Amino acid sequence: MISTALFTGHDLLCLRGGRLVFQDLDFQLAAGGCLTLVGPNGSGKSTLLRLMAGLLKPLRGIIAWDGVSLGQDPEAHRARLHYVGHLDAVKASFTCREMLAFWAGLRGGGGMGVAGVDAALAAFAIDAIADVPGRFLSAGQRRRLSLARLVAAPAPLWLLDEPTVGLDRASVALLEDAIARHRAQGGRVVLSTHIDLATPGGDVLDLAAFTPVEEDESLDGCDGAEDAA
Ligand SMILES: Nc1ncnc2c1ncn2[C@@H]1O[C@H](COP(=O)(O)OP(=O)(O)OP(=O)(O)O)[C@@H](O)[C@H]1O
Repeated sequence: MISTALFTGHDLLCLRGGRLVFQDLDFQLAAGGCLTLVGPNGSGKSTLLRLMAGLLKPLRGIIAWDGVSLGQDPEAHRARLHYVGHLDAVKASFTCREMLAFWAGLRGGGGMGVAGVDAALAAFAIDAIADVPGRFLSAGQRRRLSLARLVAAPAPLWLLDEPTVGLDRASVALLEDAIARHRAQGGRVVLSTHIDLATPGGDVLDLAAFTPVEEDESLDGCDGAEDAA
């Protein structure tokens, strides 16, 4: 059954390094939804994704799943999401297949075993290099392998920070397909991008609209919790 839970953020204000990054920011994401974060360098796209992952805390405002704030049940939130950041975390000595099995295993019952690994290899067209160790992969192949874990171990919420970096056009299309299939099954996606990515029926959040015009001096020295991971 598709969950009717809403993933929401309300009145978010975030400081990093003592500087106000964004304020008065709201978002809402229902089952099958996709939110694309856009905005200039430094406008806070990665920061917002880290807030959504529970890796940072806002100085003000609440992020909640089905009305329950992330801070109230961080374990449950970690279990329901995939966060794909800028780093690939591909081990040099593991083959693509081994790496995917390892990631799927980390999710315990969430992984789909061999069938899930095979589906992931096919979804990102890495079947032909399934037995090649990480150390021999090109940048784009490493990125495709990192994204394939989304398929190997399903999770309701995908948080993707510039997932297309390093991908050729054909691989971008594979990512678009994977996102569409995930959404069709009731999954939710939030991603940041500097290129056009086809996410039919999705929403766009322009972070530039939440950038403070002037820094509020009164906030100096009261930073929000920094990276928890
Ligand atoms: N670890 C950190 N400590 C202090 N400030 C940080 C840290 N990481 C990012 N910032 C600052 O937070 C602001 C938002 O950065 P963020 O990486 O979220 O922007 P972005 O929109 O993702 O940028 P880009 O398009 O360049 O990836 C920037 O002013 C940046 O300097």
